[in-house]
Amino acid sequence: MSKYTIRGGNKIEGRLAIRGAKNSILPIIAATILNESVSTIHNVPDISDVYVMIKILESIGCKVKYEDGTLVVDSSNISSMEIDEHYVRKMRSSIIVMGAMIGRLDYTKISHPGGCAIGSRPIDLHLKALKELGVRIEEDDGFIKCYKDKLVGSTINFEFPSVGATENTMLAAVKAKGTTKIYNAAREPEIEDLQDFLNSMGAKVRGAGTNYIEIEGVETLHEVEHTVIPDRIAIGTYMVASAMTGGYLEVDRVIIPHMEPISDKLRAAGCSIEYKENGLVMTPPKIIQAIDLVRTSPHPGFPTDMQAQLMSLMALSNGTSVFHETIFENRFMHCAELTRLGANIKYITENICMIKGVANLHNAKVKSPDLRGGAALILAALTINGETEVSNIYHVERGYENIEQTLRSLGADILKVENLEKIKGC
Ligand SMILES: CC(=O)N[C@H]1[C@@H](OP(=O)(O)OP(=O)(O)OC[C@H]2O[C@@H](n3ccc(=O)[nH]c3=O)[C@H](O)[C@@H]2O)O[C@H](CO)[C@@H](O)[C@@H]1O
Ligand SMILES: C=C(OP(=O)(O)O)C(=O)O
Repeated sequence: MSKYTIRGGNKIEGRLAIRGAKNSILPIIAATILNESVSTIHNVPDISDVYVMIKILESIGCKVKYEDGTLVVDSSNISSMEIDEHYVRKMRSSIIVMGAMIGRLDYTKISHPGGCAIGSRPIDLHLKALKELGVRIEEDDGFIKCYKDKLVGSTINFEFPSVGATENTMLAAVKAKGTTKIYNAAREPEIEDLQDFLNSMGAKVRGAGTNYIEIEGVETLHEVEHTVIPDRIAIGTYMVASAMTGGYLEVDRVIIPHMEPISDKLRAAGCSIEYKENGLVMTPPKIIQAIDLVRTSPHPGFPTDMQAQLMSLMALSNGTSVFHETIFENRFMHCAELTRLGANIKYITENICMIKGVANLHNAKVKSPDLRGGAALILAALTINGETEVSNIYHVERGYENIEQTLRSLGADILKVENLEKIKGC
């Protein structure tokens, strides 16, 4: 297994520009399936999840070229109606191709994605919405078969604003007959980015970013060129690295409103954040202030994808913080590993824990339990004198482009020890 060895103690500081958001590019790549033409996408991050999506597109007959952050997809010919189970097992979020496949074809078959380390992650809301659009669904032996008996606009009311279910519904509705109305839609910035991509290729979608999205079906789409929005979670992760190590950080290419739920908590921890045009400057806290309560919730609440990293920061705060994870039922796996590094964490319930700041963490060998949990361990290691080893880094590589090079460019002493390993993902 590949791992990072980190000798902490250096300030993480300097200037940074982050490429596109993982959670934008994955549904956007899925959306290219709808287009019987060429899609050109810029600012595509070089992460393993992108390569899994490229493999999926190639396996169904699309021609794909990915170079220097630009992805060109020619989906004029689709030669397979089925998605190989192998890819869905590698990356759970590949279920996002389901809506696009049934939008484009009369039939599709995809494996059930199952759960992953952070939770059981059912897809009942995705399937219910597709059924409401007229898709007949048969579930058999771990596979989902979708038949386009018809594809008609409908009214969908989500019980919970699921990001993936909102995206799958948008993708299926783009070419449906009539208008689809989604109530209680997810409001994440990545959904707006998907809307912008879809509209640039001729779709008629409006409302993304609010909890009501309307999609008027169209018959054809056309060539498109799009630039993916910056990754607010990756930016937030590097901001925490600077906050924990006492470094100043300047970040270019930022969409300021997207950062606010994260910036709000970093300010509460004592950071000072100044927004500039399309950028920000962060001054670290003199003493890391404990934040009484960190409760994750759908956007514009505090994102679950930053919970582990903020917990790492709170491990060195001047008091006690309570974390309440409300989105995923098993997203505290990093707690045990942070404890190995000297953090003082107590579980109150399965999804509430209390962390009391300590003066210093200490080195140990730790394992990334999942993508953001792995990032949290790297952040903790950056503060520790002596060598800390973080293994199972394939999780981290799903979502962070060259994290070791980026951190090194900001002053970290971090080395990737390579080993031949398959991309596993969750
Ligand atoms: C590729 C991508 O964009 N991933 C993001 C997306 O995941 P994802 O799209 O999987 O997240 P959802 O918003 O769908 O899931 C949130 C919660 O709803 C539950 N649920 C979801 C769908 C469903 O049909 N039934 C159901 O019960 C899930 O189990 C989970 O507990 O949003 C999450 C929440 O912001 C982020 O953490 C992930 O980084
Ligand atoms: C949970 C995450 O991603 P995914 O939905 O791709 O597993 C994440 O980005 O933190």
